[in-house]
Amino acid sequence: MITILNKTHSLANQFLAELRHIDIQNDRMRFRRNLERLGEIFAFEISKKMNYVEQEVVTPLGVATVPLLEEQPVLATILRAGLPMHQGLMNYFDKADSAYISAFRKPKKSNDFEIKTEYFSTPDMADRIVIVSDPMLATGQSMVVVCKELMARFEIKELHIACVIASTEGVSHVRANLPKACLWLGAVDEELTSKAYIVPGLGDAGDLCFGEKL
Ligand SMILES: O=c1cc[nH]c(=O)[nH]1
Repeated sequence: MITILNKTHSLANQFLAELRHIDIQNDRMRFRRNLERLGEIFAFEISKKMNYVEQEVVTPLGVATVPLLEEQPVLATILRAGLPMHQGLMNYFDKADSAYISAFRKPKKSNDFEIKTEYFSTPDMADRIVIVSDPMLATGQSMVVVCKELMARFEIKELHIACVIASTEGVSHVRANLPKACLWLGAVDEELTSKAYIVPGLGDAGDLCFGEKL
């Protein structure tokens, strides 16, 4: 299953436009907040596909029956660019557990790179619904490596992947390697540069959030 937010007219398009806009994206606080707002929208959209149980809530005037989430998801994110989206997901799934994973591109001798993971801080994810967020799905390699490592450690019940901008190549790679995952995307762009940046994309999401790293 794949859902793409910009296929529908909604405020998500305003937040996406500001993230991309060369004159707006350097306002670091707004950039992070727009990623957070999209994380909130993804949380709301994903919540519509989850299971609910009817519960009674006592009000000052009576008893209301309300459907409430049957179970809390685990919110996993890839450091460091995933943090603002993760905050947005946590704002809505406010009782969820969190997981943090570090992944980076290690250059190879050829003009290529391989994905290395280092840090895994996770709860027990066995039989849990897991939502993995990362703003940019470029080649899709980091996402696939991270999800496969999580799936090797835990029997995950349901896997959701949320990304603000994906490339068509990234989407194909994820669909080929994680065929059961539900994909939640803000927009899908056609092109990737030789250094695996998405075009038109928005640039380097981690740097725009937190500044250039060495
Ligand atoms: O375009 C891209 C691709 C990967 N990561 C980014 O931050 N931007």
